[in-house]
Amino acid sequence: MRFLEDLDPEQREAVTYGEGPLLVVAGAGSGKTRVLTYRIAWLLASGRAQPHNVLAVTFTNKAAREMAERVEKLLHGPLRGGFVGTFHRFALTLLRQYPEKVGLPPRFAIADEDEQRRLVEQVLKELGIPSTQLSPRAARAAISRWKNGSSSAVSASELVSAVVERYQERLQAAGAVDFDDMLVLAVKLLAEDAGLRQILRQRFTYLLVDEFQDTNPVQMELLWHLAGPRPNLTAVGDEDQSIYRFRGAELEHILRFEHTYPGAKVLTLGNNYRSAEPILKAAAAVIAHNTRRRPKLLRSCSGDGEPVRVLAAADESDEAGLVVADIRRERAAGRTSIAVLFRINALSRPLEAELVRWGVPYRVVGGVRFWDRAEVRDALAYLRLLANPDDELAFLRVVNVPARGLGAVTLERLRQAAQIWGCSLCEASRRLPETLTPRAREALARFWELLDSLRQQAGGSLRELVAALLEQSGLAAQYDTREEEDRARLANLDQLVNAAAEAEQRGLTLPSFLDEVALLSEADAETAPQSVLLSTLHAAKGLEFDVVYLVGLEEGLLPLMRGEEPELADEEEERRLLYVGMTRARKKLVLTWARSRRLHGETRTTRPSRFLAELPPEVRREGLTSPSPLPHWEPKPLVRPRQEAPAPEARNGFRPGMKVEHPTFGRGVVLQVQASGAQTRVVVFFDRAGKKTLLPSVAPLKVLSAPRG
Ligand SMILES: Nc1ncnc2c1ncn2[C@@H]1O[C@H](COP(=O)(O)OP(=O)(O)OP(=O)(O)O)[C@@H](O)[C@H]1O
Ligand SMILES: [Mg+2]
Repeated sequence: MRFLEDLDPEQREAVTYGEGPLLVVAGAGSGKTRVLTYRIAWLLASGRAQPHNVLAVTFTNKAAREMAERVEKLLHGPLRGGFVGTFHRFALTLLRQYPEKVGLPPRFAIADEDEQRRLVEQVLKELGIPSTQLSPRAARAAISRWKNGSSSAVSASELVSAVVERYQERLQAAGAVDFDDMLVLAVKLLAEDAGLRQILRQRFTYLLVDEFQDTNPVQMELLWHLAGPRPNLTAVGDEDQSIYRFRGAELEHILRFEHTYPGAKVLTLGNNYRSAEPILKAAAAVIAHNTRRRPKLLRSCSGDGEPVRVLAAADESDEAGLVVADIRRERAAGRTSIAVLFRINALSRPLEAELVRWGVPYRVVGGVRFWDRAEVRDALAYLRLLANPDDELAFLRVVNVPARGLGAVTLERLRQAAQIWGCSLCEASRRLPETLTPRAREALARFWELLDSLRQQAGGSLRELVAALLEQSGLAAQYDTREEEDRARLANLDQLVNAAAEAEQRGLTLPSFLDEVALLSEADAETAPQSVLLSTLHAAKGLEFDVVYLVGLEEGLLPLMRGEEPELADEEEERRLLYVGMTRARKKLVLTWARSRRLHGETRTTRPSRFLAELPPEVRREGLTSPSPLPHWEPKPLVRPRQEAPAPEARNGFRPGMKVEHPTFGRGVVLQVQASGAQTRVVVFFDRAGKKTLLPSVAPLKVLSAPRG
């Protein structure tokens, strides 16, 4: 097994460890994920396991794909039959096999974020709970905590219990599960069915879990049922990187591993292969302030590198300017593996505006993803109805998209009919109750006819089915090719056809394609190499980049405060988030903060994060010494934003690159000036509101500054 030579002695010991529970706790970048990958390869190559004996759990689908690919490379062959995926994917696979055992309909639906939100709002309304008492957001969080069995939620208030109960009833009536249910029901399935447990234990003789520090109690229970008390379970993790407490992750699972699995072997890895020495030293100095951890030392194996820098900016747009100017220098020098990380999504706006302004390609993780866009969700809801005509949530989403005059009154009458007939809402709508207006009955009849006729085509190609759907449903025709925003929507629908074609090539059917889409998690980055990645700290876990910028290092943002001062446990979690962010960097790390920041429509004077004071003295501190912004180097745009054909010069006084201000949307940058007849339209990217197309003759736009040069 030549591949064992790619490992250091500590890693090799972990990879070739024999039977029984094994925990590898080690710092960031020490090769934990590599150990897991090589261990799978070693188990297979040494004949200890067949592919179908392996169950490996990772945090994202992307990580799973990478792991499977690497194992196949090491073994020079395909890994057929083994399971490498997320906890959710595993749970869903089980539920799809045995839905009836947990009381689910054969083709149960998966409620997406949007549908969960709508359900919660409906439940709060039904129970007459005003949002001042329990906001929809808080209710959803409470439901999730309750389902995930986190200890803090066990004593949920009566109010929350009532909401949870009603929400669950509604979900069940709609024949759907939400994301949390997948795990909870899989646990229920295994807990109640000893025979199935037996079968699975005989099949999966080796279990491997990455990012073990972020397992929640439900996932621990799933492992327990799958593996029994003395399993061949290999868990790798780092308690310093536990950052999902809000989803029920418990540090105890890693800190008490030997307790849960008596006789477990605990190994550690001491070399860091990712980060240059100054980065590692700075990260270690910060995390040393946490108390709930096993102290560890990491030796850097990647040489000296540049010193870590802290930059102070005047405000958020100055900060974005500094960061993007530096990014452009790095890209000019040939570095393309670059990420900008932040605590909350709202911080990405000014950065996006600045990247757009200079024509730097970027992608956003954890923002509005392709699969969450409304037009894509609409098309998917149609597909779900094709796969399962009783998918009530999908029905409610698209019965009136495009508009067919089927409004709230029709739906209310359908609900009544369903109740009288004792059937599902979808079924009632197919029976066309007499209580509806003739127009509504006609529209509903045509709706189901359309689905029937599409279903006839469902046997054939997935790609053609999606294309036919977009055409015949009128989904595509809703959009006007002359409108910028509509063109983007149409492009997304085209993308969906491409995705279907690609899925078809991989042998997926309509139901498995829909499952796949439902499982894509927010942490799964859309891949576009060479572009700058903008991501929350949470979604950056496990990844690495040559250059990393951490922005918004201010009190209130990191540590994040919602209202009152955080208690100590939260401060430690926030420090771990910073540690995760810092340790993503291979060669260069820059931390920034702004003296004032406009956020959620309010401008505030800020203080630097308390964590900055924990950095070692050799970290370089630069930037403002006086409150007034110093002029800084500002490059000329290399790539000018896209322009319409005839003239780049001023039209109505507007030019691409200009900074403008709008009374409602705030500040922004002109991307494009379009002239059609006497009308001039200006496309502006606003810091807060995103991209808008405006008519300057109607919308008052104030010019703040023109681009230099
Ligand atoms: N023995 C080794 N020789 C050379 N490179 C290595 C070795 N071990 C790991 N690496 C490299 O170091 C980097 C970090 O490894 P890996 O991602 O497995 O670390 P990790 O412990 O999982 O990190 P994290 O805690 O961030 O998840 C990767 O680029 C990996 O390929
Ligand atoms: Mg890892």
